[in-house]
Amino acid sequence: MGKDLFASRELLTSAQMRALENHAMATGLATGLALMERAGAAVAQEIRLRWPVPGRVVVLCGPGNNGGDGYVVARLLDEAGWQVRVLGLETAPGPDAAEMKRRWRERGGIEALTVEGLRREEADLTVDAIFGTGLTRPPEGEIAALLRDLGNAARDGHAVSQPLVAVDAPSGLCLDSGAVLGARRGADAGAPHARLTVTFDSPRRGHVLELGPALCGELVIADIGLARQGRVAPFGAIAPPIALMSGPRFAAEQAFESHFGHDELCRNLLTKSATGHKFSHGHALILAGGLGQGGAARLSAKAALRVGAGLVTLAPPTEALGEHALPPDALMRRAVDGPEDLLHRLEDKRITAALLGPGSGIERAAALLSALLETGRPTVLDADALTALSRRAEPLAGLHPGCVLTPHLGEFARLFPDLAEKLRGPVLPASPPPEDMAAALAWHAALKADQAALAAMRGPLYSKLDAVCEAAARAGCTVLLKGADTVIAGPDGPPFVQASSYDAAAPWLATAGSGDVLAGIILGAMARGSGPYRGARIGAALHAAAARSFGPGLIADDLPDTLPKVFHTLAI
Ligand SMILES: NC(=O)C1=CN([C@@H]2O[C@H](COP(=O)(O)OP(=O)(O)OC[C@H]3O[C@@H](n4cnc5c(N)ncnc54)[C@H](OP(=O)(O)O)[C@@H]3O)[C@@H](O)[C@H]2O)[C@@H](O)CC1
Ligand SMILES: [K+]
Repeated sequence: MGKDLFASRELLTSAQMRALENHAMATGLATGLALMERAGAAVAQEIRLRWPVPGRVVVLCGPGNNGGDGYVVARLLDEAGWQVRVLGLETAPGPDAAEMKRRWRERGGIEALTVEGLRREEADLTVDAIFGTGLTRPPEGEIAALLRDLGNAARDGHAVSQPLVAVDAPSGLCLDSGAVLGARRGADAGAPHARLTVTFDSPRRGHVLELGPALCGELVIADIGLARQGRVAPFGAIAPPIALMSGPRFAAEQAFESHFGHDELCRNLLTKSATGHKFSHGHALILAGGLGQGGAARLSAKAALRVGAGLVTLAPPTEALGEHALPPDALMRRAVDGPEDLLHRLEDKRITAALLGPGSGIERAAALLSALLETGRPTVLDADALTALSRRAEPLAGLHPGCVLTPHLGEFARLFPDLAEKLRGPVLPASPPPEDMAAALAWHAALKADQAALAAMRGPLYSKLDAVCEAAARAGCTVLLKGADTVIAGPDGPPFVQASSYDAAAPWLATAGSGDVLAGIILGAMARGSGPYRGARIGAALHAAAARSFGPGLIADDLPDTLPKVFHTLAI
């Protein structure tokens, strides 16, 4: 963690990756053949690091350059003393892969790429070099059967039980979205689960979103010598813009900062001016709810205090003031009973940010929303405030660039139903068919109807990142979509993924009150002047880091109290 908490790196689309490779070749930086050799060598090296004793490996080579990498892996492992079988296709690949195939043929044969071939002999390791970034449609026929076989093997120990190493990606994974091409959205049937995935130069969106982390296993990002200087140029008109990502496993590998530096963020978070007073560090206002709803707002408040807001005021309706008198004692309490009262309170310009939603109750949130937005104050809208927003005739009316929306997927779907629908993609029937006759008939009918949807499911698929970018553009403010793959987009910075899905602590964040703490951290950072986009990124990073630092057994109450420990590791 430490100094790398806020380091980020590029997160590319497949098209951007191709543009980068083409640019490197066009400018004479490297030939395609050299890049392929480096890619294959990187995979072979990672294999040899993890399995130092040569064993039996079966390398599955597809029709394109991913297959070309596979032939390199086969040759290099053969040279290193491994017993190598290669399963490949008759089809003629492009010139680079053809050359690698020819070089392999000088050492060994190529059997047909079939399920039967895969099962013929036992191996200690399988290398999946069938499809990489060139996959644009769901695999069919024998290859689809083979991928299903590998997928099943990883799940229930049948068929093939050896560990699998994926070249660039587990075949079938859409590298633009993290979905499996041709499967029901969110379902991983039909794609192999790798123990290790070695990708090249930069992670792609599909490596960190949705099913990517579960299918990739350990993700290694190997440098194959693509130019880093001025690399934005070759992307030219390719939309969308470059995204950034961070996560415990990747930040340290190659910090790439384009918008703000790690040190700058840390300094702002950790230091307080010696000559300042509490108001110099901002005053955060939390619009708490009525009786019986106190806990959520107090969790947010504690987080806002821990992140360094000079003052945090909890503002429930008068009737609930007594209940909100519970700790933390560092809090101020002031009743806010309705919109007029709120407008009056916000005449105090020292209040630098506000939060509405956690435990506020939907009705109260609805009553206060317009007044709060009208003031233009930096504002975090979470939980009940998001539901209240979505129930308005014009849900996004009045939102301004100083706002941060922090929905989970359900709240996101209520606010942006069409984007959520696009994200779900075609809905396919679950498999296998039910045993009951009537249900089985219905299942088959549904499958037939869904053939068109299946055919339409071609990559690049619409991703969470696309959805959040569209949502932020539409709302005119920062949107943070919560998940193990938290996505942030907004007017003030590049789209961003907090890839906690590779972090064993991430599932512990799926606990009651965790979102209230996240909203509180963002509020605290914004009260201190971070701005909405930075506030959201600081919040996502600290939230994940606190969970990681605390470890298993975490409950939401622990998160704010773990922040000082996280700050210790950030000392600059
Ligand atoms: N470029 C470089 O410099 C470097 C690239 N590198 C490596 O190259 C990989 C990308 O290579 P790639 O573009 O050839 O794509 P790849 O993933 O091998 O598959 C494309 C082939 O599959 C076919 N195909 C697609 N879908 C299909 C389906 N459903 N069912 C059947 N076929 C299907 C498609 O055919 P088509 O769509 O034209 O019919 C095409 O023949 C990348 O992941 C990395 O590993 C590294 O060596 C570093 C240097
Ligand atoms: K692959």
